[in-house]
Amino acid sequence: MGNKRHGCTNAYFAKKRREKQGGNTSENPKEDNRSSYETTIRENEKFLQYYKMQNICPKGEWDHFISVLKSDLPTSFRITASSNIEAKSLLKLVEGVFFTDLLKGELSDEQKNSKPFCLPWYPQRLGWQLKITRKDIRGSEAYYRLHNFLISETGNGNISRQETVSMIPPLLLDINPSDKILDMCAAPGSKTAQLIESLYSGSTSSVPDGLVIANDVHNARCYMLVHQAKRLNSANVVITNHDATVLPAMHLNENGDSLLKFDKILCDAPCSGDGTLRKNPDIWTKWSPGNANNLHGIQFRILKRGLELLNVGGRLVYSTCSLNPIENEAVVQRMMNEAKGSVVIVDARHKLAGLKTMDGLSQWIVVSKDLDVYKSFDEVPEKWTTQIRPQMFPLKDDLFNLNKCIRILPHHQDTGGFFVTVLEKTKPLPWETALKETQEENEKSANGVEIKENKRKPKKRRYQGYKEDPFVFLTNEDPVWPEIRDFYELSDFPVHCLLTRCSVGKKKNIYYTSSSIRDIVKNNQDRVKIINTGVKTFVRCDNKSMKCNFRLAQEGLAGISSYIGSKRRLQLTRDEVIIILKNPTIPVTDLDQKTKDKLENFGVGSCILNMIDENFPLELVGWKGFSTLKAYVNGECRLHYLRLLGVDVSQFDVNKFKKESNDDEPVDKNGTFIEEVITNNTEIKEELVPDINGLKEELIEKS
Ligand SMILES: C[S@@+](CC[C@H](N)C(=O)[O-])C[C@H]1O[C@@H](n2cnc3c(N)ncnc32)[C@H](O)[C@@H]1O
Repeated sequence: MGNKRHGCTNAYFAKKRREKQGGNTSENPKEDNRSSYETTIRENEKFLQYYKMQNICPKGEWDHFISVLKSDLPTSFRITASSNIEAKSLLKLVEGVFFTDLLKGELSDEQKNSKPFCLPWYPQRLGWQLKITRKDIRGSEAYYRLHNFLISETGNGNISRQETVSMIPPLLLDINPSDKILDMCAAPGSKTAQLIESLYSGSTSSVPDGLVIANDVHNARCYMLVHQAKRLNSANVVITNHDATVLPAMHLNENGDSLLKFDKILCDAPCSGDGTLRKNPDIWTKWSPGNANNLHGIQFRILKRGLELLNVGGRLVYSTCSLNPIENEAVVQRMMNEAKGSVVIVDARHKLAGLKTMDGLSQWIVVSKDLDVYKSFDEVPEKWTTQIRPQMFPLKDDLFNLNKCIRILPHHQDTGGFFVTVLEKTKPLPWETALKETQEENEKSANGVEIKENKRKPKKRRYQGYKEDPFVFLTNEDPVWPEIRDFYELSDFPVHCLLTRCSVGKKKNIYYTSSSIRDIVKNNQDRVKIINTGVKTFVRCDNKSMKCNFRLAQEGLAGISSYIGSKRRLQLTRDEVIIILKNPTIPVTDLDQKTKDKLENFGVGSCILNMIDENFPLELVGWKGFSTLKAYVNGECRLHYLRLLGVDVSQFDVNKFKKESNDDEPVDKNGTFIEEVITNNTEIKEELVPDINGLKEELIEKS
């Protein structure tokens, strides 16, 4: 995974969401009237009756459970784990600067009790929870530096603000860098991001062998996945848009005689979401026991398809943010019953040391939406038999060790409610074996004529949403390849892993994927709707002074850097990198003599700036002008690296509470520059900057 992308659209999504909800769209905190949640009535008599009957909470804890459910959710976040060195440096900064700072400020008694704490079960101390809500952080001056920091580092993928319990499922998948992973219901993608990070965190290669396919049935929500994946700059991800209950097995080659099976699958199913009542209080008014009954069927079908796509020996995690056994244990029990011993429930609690959990239920009640309780399917009146299914009832004995399922109750750790189960496939599912036998018989009876399931003509599918541009992979014969290859001295580079999104006309961006992702995209474009893949690696810049029409993109640098020769590399000292990051452009004359010497015969154009530091290897895309050098990265990225290099960047922190009164204060040249790039941080601007600068430089030097 490359250096993370810099450009935040979180605010955009939040604004759109508020617009849709008819709420305030203002970015000014003083005008912010997000009070609708405060006025939501957090009561529902049926909810209380139902869960009392379900016995999901120990009797003496009921009142505590309900009072916590009615309160707002605290903030939690995790530091991106894909690059160990960066994660460690950021952690040092979080613990050493922001939290210490925070506790030094003028705090109310309540705020003093809100000391951040590290989630004991999250690896490498990278998961954190604060005893304050997001609203508190947004609305209090004492937290403005932390708030700015979280927003800036979230935008460029170094931090993810994620609900504590939602961090659990990916951890239980035990991911290795070579794993083929499927995220069946992935949007908006916080767990997908964790899956991608896990692929990289154990890998010694900048492009691991494994892959992540992130899928969601809702076309619009798939673009949230695109946003998530882009923050992480991974060449190992594909985003697909398909109904997970009938997700086709992907072809690994052109003949379609080799199908992709996954080593790890996350099935984070659509659910009634009553575990998220603290975050989404409007669920209080909408809640009905009928919702769970209506979801049970689709949850089961998604889980079943997941197990079909799983390798024998592979692991699947089924999770929901619902407290309801009909969506949880009943789904798992039904699946275990059909799997007939080919799947086992794994006890994974030891992976969550320090987290208080409850055992899965082995007995529960089944009710209609009017809260009438039925002990067996025979008692269910006909009018409810489409909603209540026989498989929803608990078996008399717990034949499948449902107690190994994991429940998390909100009041135990001040979190949301959650359900998670780890399943392992120990042999083919009974119907997979039967299918294989029928297939073999068909083959025999056809007397040598091969009839293969996967060779049948696929049904024509109607796709929703935009028609995506094609994914066109480059070949050695592509007209743009020789100039790129020669300019960057790319040796042994897998050119067939580069792709564009246009089949005719000038190529603008060139993306890079791992070779397994390339095979999947090439062989399945007609069968599954592929929304996005690849990390931006080369960008057309048409600068006449450069001998190649494509510059490097910071996003894709980590993936291809090892292939690039020495001609376009510059070794810089730590101090030089700091100066370059602090300034928009610097004259070559300001650099060390060694660098000046090297730059004498260094052609104009895109290059790699390598910082010489064993403990913190840093690579940036740079631009060598006629007599200047600059880092070709945006403002957030500059701030990030300056922070990691120990530079105090507090001068760039905008205190929105004081902003109006400070408007007249002069800001130094660097401050203005960085702030400008952050606030106007658009791709278009980034694309334009070098050309304008190149042009300016050319003019200045010519005159
Ligand atoms: C609980 S959310 C997933 C949250 C996500 N895993 C995360 O951590 O950000 C459930 C998702 O399932 C999707 N979904 C619903 N039905 C689906 C189906 N039949 N196939 C695939 N996805 C589905 C919804 O669009 C929704 O995005």
